[in-house]
Amino acid sequence: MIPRVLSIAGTDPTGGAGIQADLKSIAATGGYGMAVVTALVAQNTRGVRGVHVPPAGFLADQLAAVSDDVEIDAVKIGMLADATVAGVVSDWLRRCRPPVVVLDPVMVATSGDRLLDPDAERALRELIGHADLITPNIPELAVLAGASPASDWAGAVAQALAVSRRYRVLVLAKGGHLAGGPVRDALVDAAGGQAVVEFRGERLETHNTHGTGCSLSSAVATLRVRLGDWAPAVAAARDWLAESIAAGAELGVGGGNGPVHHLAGLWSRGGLRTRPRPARLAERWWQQVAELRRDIEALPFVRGLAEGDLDRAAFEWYLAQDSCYLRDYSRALAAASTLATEPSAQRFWADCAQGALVEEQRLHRALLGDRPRPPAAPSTTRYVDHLLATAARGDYRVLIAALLPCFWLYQNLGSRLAARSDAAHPYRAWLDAYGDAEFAAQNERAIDLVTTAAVEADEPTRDRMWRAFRASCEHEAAFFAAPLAARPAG
Ligand SMILES: Nc1ncnc2c1ncn2[C@@H]1O[C@H](COP(=O)(O)OP(=O)(O)O)[C@@H](O)[C@H]1O
Ligand SMILES: Cc1ncc(COP(=O)(O)OP(=O)(O)O)c(N)n1
Repeated sequence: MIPRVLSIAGTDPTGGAGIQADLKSIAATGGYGMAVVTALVAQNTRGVRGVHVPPAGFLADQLAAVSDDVEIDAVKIGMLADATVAGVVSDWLRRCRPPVVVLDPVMVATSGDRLLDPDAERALRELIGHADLITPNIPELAVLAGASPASDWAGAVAQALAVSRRYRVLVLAKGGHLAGGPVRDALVDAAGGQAVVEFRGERLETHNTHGTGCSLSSAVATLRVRLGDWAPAVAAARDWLAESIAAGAELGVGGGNGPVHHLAGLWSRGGLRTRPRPARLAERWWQQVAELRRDIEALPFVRGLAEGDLDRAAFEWYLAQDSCYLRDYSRALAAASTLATEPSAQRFWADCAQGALVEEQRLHRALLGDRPRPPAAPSTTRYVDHLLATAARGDYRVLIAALLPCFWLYQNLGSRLAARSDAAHPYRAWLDAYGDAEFAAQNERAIDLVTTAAVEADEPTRDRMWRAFRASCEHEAAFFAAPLAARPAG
């Protein structure tokens, strides 16, 4: 289940803090983000220039628009601007209380600019009564504790215990503002026997800490839904945030305290390329061998087949090579069946292996009777060596990509030549075999198996699959060229 997480917060047009940071954090930690704007803030990485608070009725309309339609799994509340805004949010929470409510009691930005009227603190205290978790930084903790900012970690934890006791709420005290040493945060629950769970991490030397509080609280809200408990949610959110802070400088955004790179980990692990759909990948591969296909169709052997004036001896030489080829092709198909993990694919490749052997015996009997098998021509040997070597390497996906051209090119060529030929065509039986509906269905299935495996594979594997497919197409071209190019005289 994907948590549906609503951020109720102010804006940051430079995208590092506020609702913009919340949406990125929610997405980065596995949730679906929604946003109700409390205040429009003209700010950048250097500071706040102005705040515009839309009419309270419109805030209520935004909240109702979301909750009337969407089941909300978690709420993160950030900048509230003034007492009226805090009151509207309290009223809404009284009516519609999502299962997880995280309140970041935003009062002052790191730049020193106020983001909450001093006279709104009473309304904020009321709002805390609706929250499961609050996430104050050192100055905010001090305001809630009615004390001066703690100068060390022990003092911060003591204040967090007092706040937790007073408001009967779980507190995540954040130590980012304390100078030096590791950064420490603590989950403090005065109700649970004064439980304190401490989290420590390396303090990163960086100016990219704008919006860290916003980002952490929305990540915790999302991960609390996903992981089912607060301590694992905070631990996972901190790991993600540390990775994002560390990559913040790469963004080159702003001349003040820059933003964190919310998606750094995802981009580096998942890449930025969209995974193609199987049908799109089939189109692309087919297109990428268009020139080779044109070369094959221009070969004298194929033109002779099309026109029906191909020299009989050349055709029989070709069929004898086909018989040699099919014997080993069948072995490679059987290897694909052995390597397949899915039963229907295993059966498909086994059926094809058996079909290739039956065809090989039919050709052999029809052409050669009891005479000894002709030696394989170099073009035949090279093609089967490629298939058998690919099979020996044991990667199912690469092997089936190598096997595909023998379905796809033949079915395409055979069906088009069969459609053009009449009943008197001398090679009609051969054309019918490759142009029939059963072979067309086999070809479709083979394309589907290969392209589905390719889109599910990682990029290097997909690339190896493509190269194996392309190599087999080249072998097909050489195979079709051989009867008239390299056939021994007589
Ligand atoms: N330099 C830093 N290196 C690593 N983590 C940091 C750093 N600065 C802040 N954090 C982490 O970012 C989160 C927000 O911290 P803090 O700065 O205390 O709050 P706020 O952004 O609300 O002022 C906390 O988890 C804190 O530990
Ligand atoms: C609209 C808005 N909300 C909150 C903040 C404060 O963000 P925070 O995560 O505490 O980080 P700093 O901006 O203080 O570094 C904000 N600036 N704007």
